[in-house]
Amino acid sequence: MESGPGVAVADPTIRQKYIDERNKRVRPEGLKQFLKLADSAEFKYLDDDPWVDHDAFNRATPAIADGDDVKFLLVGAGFGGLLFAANLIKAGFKAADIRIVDIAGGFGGTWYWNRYPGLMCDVESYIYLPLLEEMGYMPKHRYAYGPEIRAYSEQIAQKWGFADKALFRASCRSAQWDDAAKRWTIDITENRGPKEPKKEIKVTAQYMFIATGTLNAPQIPVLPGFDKFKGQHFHTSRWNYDITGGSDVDWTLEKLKEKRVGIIGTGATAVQAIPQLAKWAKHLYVFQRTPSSVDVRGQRPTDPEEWKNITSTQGWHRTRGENFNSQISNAPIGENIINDGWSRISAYSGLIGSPGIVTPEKIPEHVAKLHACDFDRAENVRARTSEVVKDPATAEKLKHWYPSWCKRPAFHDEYLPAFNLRNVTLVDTDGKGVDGLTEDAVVVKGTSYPIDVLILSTGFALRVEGGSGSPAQGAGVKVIGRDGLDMDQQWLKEGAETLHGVTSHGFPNLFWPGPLQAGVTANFTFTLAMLSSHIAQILAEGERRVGSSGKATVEATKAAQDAWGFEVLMRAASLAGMSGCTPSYLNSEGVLDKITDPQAQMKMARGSIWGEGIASYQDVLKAWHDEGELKGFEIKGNV
Ligand SMILES: NC(=O)C1=CN([C@@H]2O[C@H](COP(=O)(O)OP(=O)(O)OC[C@H]3O[C@@H](n4cnc5c(N)ncnc54)[C@H](OP(=O)(O)O)[C@@H]3O)[C@@H](O)[C@H]2O)C=CC1
Repeated sequence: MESGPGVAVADPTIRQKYIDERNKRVRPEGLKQFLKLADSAEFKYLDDDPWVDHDAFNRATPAIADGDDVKFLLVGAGFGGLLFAANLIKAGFKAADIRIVDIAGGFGGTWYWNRYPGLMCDVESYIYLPLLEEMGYMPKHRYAYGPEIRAYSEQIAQKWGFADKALFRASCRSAQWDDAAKRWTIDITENRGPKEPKKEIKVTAQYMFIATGTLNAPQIPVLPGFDKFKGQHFHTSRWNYDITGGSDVDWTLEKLKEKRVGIIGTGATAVQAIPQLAKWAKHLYVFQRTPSSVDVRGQRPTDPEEWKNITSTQGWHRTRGENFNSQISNAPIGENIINDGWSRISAYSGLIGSPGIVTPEKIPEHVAKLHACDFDRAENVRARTSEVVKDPATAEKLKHWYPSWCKRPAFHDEYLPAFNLRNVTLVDTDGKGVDGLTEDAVVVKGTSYPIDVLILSTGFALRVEGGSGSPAQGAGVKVIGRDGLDMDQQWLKEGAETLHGVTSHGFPNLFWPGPLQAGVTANFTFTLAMLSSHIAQILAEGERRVGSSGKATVEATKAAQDAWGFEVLMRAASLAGMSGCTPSYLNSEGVLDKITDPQAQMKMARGSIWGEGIASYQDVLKAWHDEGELKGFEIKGNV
């Protein structure tokens, strides 16, 4: 029997299957299997915002003008930006001092761009929606749909008084630290739509935040023959309702009634969109490379009585979030109060870490434990697939063969039943992906599947080929710190180097919300809330000490940053189960497994997330705040 790193399940047959299925999927070209979109005219539409009303924006007074000097400049108006702004205000800063820049035409980030039919959040809305206590808001459903989340994002901005402080349609291109002025000089390009030229704006800011999210750049695989395809096509993150019919708030896809539709990809997005497509398409072909694990959703409207109970104690939102984190970190705090599919995946700790420090010699034992705690869940999900999907051959193909931490799990009540419909065909590519396209078909293993519309549910680039993984790279901003230090070059050379995962030495007054070298959980909002509050408190205390002259600088010391890197490194072995995972964006399509040089491995481990789990990370930050010394930061002011 073959052995593989990170594979040690109790059942040797399953263990072998995991290894075999993974090996089918490892592609020598790694990240090169995806297009460089900047070079591709075919996908230029991904740069366009289909939802924006340019004329209305062009008539309005912009929130930022060329030459402005602002106190806080936040790049990103998604949950990261919203939470940064709200937490700055909670910490005593004024909404009037905040400005936000976002390439989108509104608040919401991923919930602004993604408007595909079926869009929802599979993390319970009661913990996922930010600031629920302060907002006094009751989500409509246990799992919120996209339109509600987008509207809620706008409501947050209104309630906290910064709705008119955002410059939308604007991309931040570069930011340079001016050590004499104690300011970031930031170049922004405002896109004023097809009828007007773009506008270049230069602003200065005392503090800058990069909160552009992690999965925001649509990814398209290299598909031989794409240039010959004569049908219509689009990526899920720019859903084209002109082609399908319906709208972002009305998922009546009546234009598909007479159309043969193909969808490539079966990740979390496709799992939500496929049931909607299945309702309308004349025929739907689902092209699958790797099945998602799809467990029960259990969607229901929020019961106001239950809501009263959930919200009866102050601090419930955080407590509920912590309970969720503890369950999926395999360190439950009491009973599982959410008790849904997500919260029962204790083996997700393989990805997000768990309490305790794993020493190198204990790695095999640690990974074996992870597999053991995943095994029943994985078997149950596979058994459910057989129960729901009537055709046994199709059911087999829909079963996932990898541990739960290797790929993001999915939850849906209508996804698997869709494969019982006569107008839906699963085309499994046996881990290889589609061969390519002809002028009217998708080709898999030599068979052509004729289609009129192709939907690319092929995900997002978390890391690009040769990229540094820095916040600057993620945001597409050239960041130059003190003494000309280029953030991307620095991270390429040294790997991730931060204090607490939120700031780096050499880049004063610049912050971001992890995830590298920070604690993370599957509920992104929790992490963003925690980190933005952490940073806001640092700045409030920093200004309390040196005064709000407008010249205060807050910078991590090199020594503190190095010490933090060491602490991260000490905890990285908890994440050893990721080695040998089936390829996905989580392991840069398997590229990370190919790193064998010990120094490079060390750099990667030092730049990983906080392997001891989010609760441990929270404890460390709490103890740090309790000391009240802002240890590791150099605070200067009034110069
Ligand atoms: N909170 C929520 O409810 C939701 C969250 N999300 C977030 O967004 C993330 C991204 O999800 P998603 O948009 O689905 O992207 P994913 O990266 O998860 O999925 C991309 C899909 O495209 C497939 N694919 C890529 N290239 C090819 C090819 N050449 N041939 C065939 N198939 C191919 C992949 O196969 P393979 O697996 O083999 O690589 C995979 O199934 C999620 O992991 C999650 O974090 C998304 C939706 C809902």
